[in-house]
Amino acid sequence: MERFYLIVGHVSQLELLVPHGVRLVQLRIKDQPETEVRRQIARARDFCAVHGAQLVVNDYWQAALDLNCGFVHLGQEDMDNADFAALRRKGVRFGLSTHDETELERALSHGPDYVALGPVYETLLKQMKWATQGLDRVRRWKQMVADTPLVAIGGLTIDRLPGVFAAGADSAAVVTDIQQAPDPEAQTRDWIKACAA
Ligand SMILES: Cc1ncc(COP(=O)(O)OP(=O)(O)O)c(N)n1
Ligand SMILES: Cc1nc(C(=O)O)sc1CCOP(=O)(O)O
Ligand SMILES: [Mg+2]
Repeated sequence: MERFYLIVGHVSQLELLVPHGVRLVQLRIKDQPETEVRRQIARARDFCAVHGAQLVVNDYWQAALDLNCGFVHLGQEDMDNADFAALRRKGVRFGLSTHDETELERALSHGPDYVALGPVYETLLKQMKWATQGLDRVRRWKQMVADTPLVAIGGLTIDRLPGVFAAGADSAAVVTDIQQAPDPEAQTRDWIKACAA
């Protein structure tokens, strides 16, 4: 699995950052009408195809199916009404969020293409009911998921990457440390270098 996993909130950010060498990018749109969501997903799909990046559509699994996207990310609530059989029929891969062992058991029962664990560190992006997981929990998750790739998410920065990978994460997902950087394009390049090290 790609070690660097970029998450963006708008297709324009994806178009700005993917050309710097991003190979795995999630489009995580919130609070937009469905027509706008679908417009952005279609644009992101085409842009990623040209640039050799894998697009992951967050939440909108039906739109991903309709628009022939190959990968979705679902949280525990998203999973409640997701049609996993339809995703499988169309060969759409999926990653699933987990925050505790009950959620992990549920996620693994679906045979996901990756499991995400968060928030590893405190995140500024959204209110979370979960305490920070810490690196011991990343280690434990890696033992439990075995061959399923593990994505670490939440409060990640370049300085934190060596610890996260050493603890067993296969991939590091990030929003704020790139979005809020003075130069997001340079920060993306630095993340790519740090993830390759
Ligand atoms: C890689 C990755 N991990 C976790 C999440 C969070 O998904 P979810 O819990 O559904 O929350 P929202 O992102 O939808 O607010 C994610 N998007 N990506
Ligand atoms: C979207 C999301 N989901 C999380 C989870 O734990 O499931 S943490 C998170 C936010 C990640 O953003 P940042 O890199 O800005 O902390
Ligand atoms: Mg979600």
